[in-house]
Amino acid sequence: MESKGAAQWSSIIVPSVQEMVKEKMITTVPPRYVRSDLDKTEITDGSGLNTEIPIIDMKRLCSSTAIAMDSEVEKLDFACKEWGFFQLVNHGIDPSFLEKTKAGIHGFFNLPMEEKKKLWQLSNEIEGFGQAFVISEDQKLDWADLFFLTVQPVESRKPHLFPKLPLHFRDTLETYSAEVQNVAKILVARMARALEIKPEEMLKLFDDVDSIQSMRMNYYPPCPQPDQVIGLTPHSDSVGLTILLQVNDVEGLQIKKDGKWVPVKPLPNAFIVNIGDVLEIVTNGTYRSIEHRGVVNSEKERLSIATFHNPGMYKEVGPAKSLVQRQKVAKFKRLTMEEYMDGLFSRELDGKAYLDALRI
Ligand SMILES: O=C(O)CCC(=O)C(=O)O
Ligand SMILES: [Fe+2]
Repeated sequence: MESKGAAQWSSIIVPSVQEMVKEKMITTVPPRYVRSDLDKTEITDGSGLNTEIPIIDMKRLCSSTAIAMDSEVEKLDFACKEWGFFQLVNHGIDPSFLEKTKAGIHGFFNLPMEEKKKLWQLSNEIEGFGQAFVISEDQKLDWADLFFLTVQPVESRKPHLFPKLPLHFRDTLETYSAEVQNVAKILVARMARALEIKPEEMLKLFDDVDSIQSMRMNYYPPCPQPDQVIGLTPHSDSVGLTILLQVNDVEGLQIKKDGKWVPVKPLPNAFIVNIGDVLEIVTNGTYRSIEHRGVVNSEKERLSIATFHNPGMYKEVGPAKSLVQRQKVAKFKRLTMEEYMDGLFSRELDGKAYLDALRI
């Protein structure tokens, strides 16, 4: 990561929304957060449309019986093609450990401000407490704070961040990182099986010593005018695979399905998994990275943790060659992850615009 490009990945430092809400009795939203540009409508259960994202059973994906495994792989394949999102159940991670992780994240955002300031983003970095993709002073802002950090490979951890986390929380994140990485590797291997991509082509990207795992913890404070703001701007994840955990029981994630915003209703202890832009590229557009957003609540705070899985910084990313041979046409350009990231962080977050720019 120590390249010329890496130094340029940054986001303008913005105020903490959590602090703003805590300190002042805010009754109206400051203009910089008002999003009259966004479509706030969402579809509801009575719409007649299918609003439930598919549910995938990890135990069946790992079954020693080929019939059980393949029928679940088929469901996974359908979910990735049609929805780009699914809920993962029976993932094998101990529910009491997940509760500990959630409590740790909650406590972390509630640390005293003087402690949090030590972990704040620097002006030339994207890691730490702060925001992402803020590239101009007059850009509208999300009603949220985040904490972003690279966890794997170990050498890419920032010396001023990971070692400075509260010890018990660091240990929890270390275990969470390993458990989630293992889930990601299995999912990617099953996707390769479904698409008949040579396993080594996928493993080289997501199960190698240089594969990157990062975490984005999101804190959405309550908002007096929730309809005026957005917690998280509509975006597709610019990564390979995202494994999302809802940290408390407040809903707010919505995904774009057939042009409409559909609320996701997380099952207890399930992960919400989604295909990112890098996997859309690798699968030559067969699997789709779907736009999603976060809305906020007038009374309750909302928290989530997204764990992102990406190929190593110097790996070349492009449509899998074994797939292109069969499909006869490559739909995306090939580029290194570093080139990809340079392009990503020089833009505002804008739906799937960056992925579109990489289309051939
Ligand atoms: O808060 C959520 O549920 C969604 C988070 C998300 O989409 C992200 O961090 O990329
Ligand atoms: Fe996301």
